[in-house]
Amino acid sequence: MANAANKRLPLRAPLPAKPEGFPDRIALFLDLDGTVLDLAASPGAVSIPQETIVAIARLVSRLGGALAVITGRSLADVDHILAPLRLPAAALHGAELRRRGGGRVEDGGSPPPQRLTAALGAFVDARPGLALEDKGASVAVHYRSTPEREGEVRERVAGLVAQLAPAHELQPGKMVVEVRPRGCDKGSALVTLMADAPFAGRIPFVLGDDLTDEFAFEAAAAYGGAAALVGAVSRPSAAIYELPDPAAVRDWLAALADA
Ligand SMILES: O=P(O)(O)OC[C@H]1O[C@H](O[C@H]2O[C@H](CO)[C@@H](O)[C@H](O)[C@H]2O)[C@H](O)[C@@H](O)[C@@H]1O
Repeated sequence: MANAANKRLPLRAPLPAKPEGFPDRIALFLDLDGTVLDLAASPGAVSIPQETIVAIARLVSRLGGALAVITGRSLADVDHILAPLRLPAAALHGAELRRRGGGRVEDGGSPPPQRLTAALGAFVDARPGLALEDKGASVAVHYRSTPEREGEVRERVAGLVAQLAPAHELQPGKMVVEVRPRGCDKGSALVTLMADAPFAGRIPFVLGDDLTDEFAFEAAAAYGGAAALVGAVSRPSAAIYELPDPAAVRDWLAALADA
């Protein structure tokens, strides 16, 4: 009989120190916030240890370039956070894409209508503690400093999107409700990246922590790949592995870089 703890926290295996096929047959896809980065009070308050930058750079080399970021952040944010690295990346849930490090950027989604952004701005301005993050093709309402507003935020953003932005859809995340171009998700982003060198023909391995990452977890599984869910998460997930927190992710990356 399954015990209560098992029902609360689905069993996933600890992430192996070295995925089978590393480094020649693996492509590594990394989420940022809550995975490589500790969560912080606001989007601009995150930081990454220099040794993690060094480990990622070494992994890029060992993987023949087959390491990409898949994130809800903008590409400008990704490059700022990971400087001086310029990695392949699917940013804004895939609405901004860079297939090769330092290569051309492809835009896959239009910004939401200005009247939506304006309406969200007015909503946020009237409620201390909320914050609007305008990322271009995607916009987010953060409620980390006023978690009691979660229901109100979700309801209002959903209503405004339904009314004003038919080409966009909701993406809930950690203390945030995002609006992203319809059809742009981390699963389709992974598929797009996997179509080209240096990813094509490799087995995707994804690390992520949030609901948005489930799209990438499922896409990776369809290629025979795998995923690791970061954090003590009690919801069902397509990830078969787990790691306790971003610090463990950073340790794992450092060890893998030298494996
Ligand atoms: O896909 P990710 O790389 O995980 O990015 C998801 C969102 O991350 C950021 O918001 C989250 O992290 C913030 C800093 O730790 C935190 O304050 C916020 O509560 C989290 O939701 C980012 O601001 C968003 O644009 C990303 O979509």
